[in-house]
Amino acid sequence: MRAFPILEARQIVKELGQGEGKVQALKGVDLALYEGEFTLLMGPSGSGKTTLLSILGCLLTPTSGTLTLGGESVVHRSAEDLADLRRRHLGFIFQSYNLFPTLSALDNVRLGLDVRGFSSRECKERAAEALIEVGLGHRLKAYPGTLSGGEKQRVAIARAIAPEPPVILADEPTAALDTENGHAIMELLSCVARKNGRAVLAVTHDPRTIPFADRVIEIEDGIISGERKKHAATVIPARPRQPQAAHGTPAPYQERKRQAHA
Ligand SMILES: Nc1ncnc2c1ncn2[C@@H]1O[C@H](COP(=O)(O)OP(=O)(O)OP(=O)(O)O)[C@@H](O)[C@H]1O
Repeated sequence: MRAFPILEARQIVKELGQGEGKVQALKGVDLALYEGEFTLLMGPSGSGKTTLLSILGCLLTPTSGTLTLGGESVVHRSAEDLADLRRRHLGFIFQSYNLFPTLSALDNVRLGLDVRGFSSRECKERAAEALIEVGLGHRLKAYPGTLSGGEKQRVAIARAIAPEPPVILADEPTAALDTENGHAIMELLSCVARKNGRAVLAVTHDPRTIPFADRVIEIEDGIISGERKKHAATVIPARPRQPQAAHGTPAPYQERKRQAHA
């Protein structure tokens, strides 16, 4: 399962602000996401979580360092190229759901497929399938205003998974939910990662979510300070990455997909 990362960031540095207010929000971050894994990114306020998530989501350009997504390099790309990479490789889930209040659950999910060029029939079918997958098959026609917080987040998850991106990035997906709904959403994200080999990364402050994750990556003051794996009792300190031997270089994602389907 861990043959090669779907997303890999190496030595990411990000400076924010200007002049005396300039801050090095990220100070050389290495992070890899693997298919089928649900990873949490945790750290204190101001540690760089949002900045890192924005860079991994191709919404912010690093000051230095490299990022590859599905085997494609993400650095030095035009805004148009980045938008295309996001559409093909990434799904986003937000704390505040970001649903259109005047559209039904089905149409909220359809909209994300429309912009990716799926046919009208395919949009409808895929949207319904995604909503069924998140347990909302009975609420296809419901409007966001009639849904609970947990149901709204399920619609947002359906919208993220419907185009079948290999990577899902979630920003505090349970922050607006009570404990029960928060746990249900974390359980769902864990299933989403396992199904079809997606890589799911969620930023969270909530330690109660840890049991649902395969990996917990800890960030402090712009540096990855540790990684905890499922069932591991102790934090494994982050170590500098060793240069990769040529024979060990992983096949790019698209190439691997082609081989898998050959
Ligand atoms: N536009 C900006 N200009 C200058 N500094 C910034 C800017 N945005 C963020 N920072 C600083 O960069 C650092 C990392 O911020 P970031 O928002 O990534 O942290 P965070 O871990 O997501 O925090 P929180 O959990 O509070 O959302 C902080 O010190 C923050 O003050």
